[in-house]
Amino acid sequence: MKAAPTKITFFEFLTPFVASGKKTITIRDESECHYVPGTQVEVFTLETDIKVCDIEIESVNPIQFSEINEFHAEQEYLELGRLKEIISEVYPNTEQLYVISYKLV
Ligand SMILES: CC(=O)Nc1ccn([C@H]2C[C@H](O)[C@@H](CO)O2)c(=O)n1
Repeated sequence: MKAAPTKITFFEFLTPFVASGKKTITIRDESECHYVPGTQVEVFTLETDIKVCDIEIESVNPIQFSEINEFHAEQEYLELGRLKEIISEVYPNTEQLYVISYKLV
């Protein structure tokens, strides 16, 4: 069996919101849906690979791109339009996504 992942990266501009507890979910594609609830994960900046903080995974739930709403945007600490724009850029033409919720350790 494959070990649970212990590292996650975020765009650098988003990491202050993760480290301050303002951003409590991230929406990723199939390639990053293998985080396991209850496990501790190290957060790094995507661009510079600098460690930011530790989080504990709370849940991983499937979501369709078309289902992303204001509540998700609030938890992402982003405007809904901006969130959908970023997701469309990172995961073009991908409908099946996953909401990963976490808390600061
Ligand atoms: C490698 C990679 O894809 N990194 C990502 C992907 C997404 N995010 C952020 C952008 C939005 O806030 C949410 C939704 O995808 O997650 C990211 O920081 N790094």
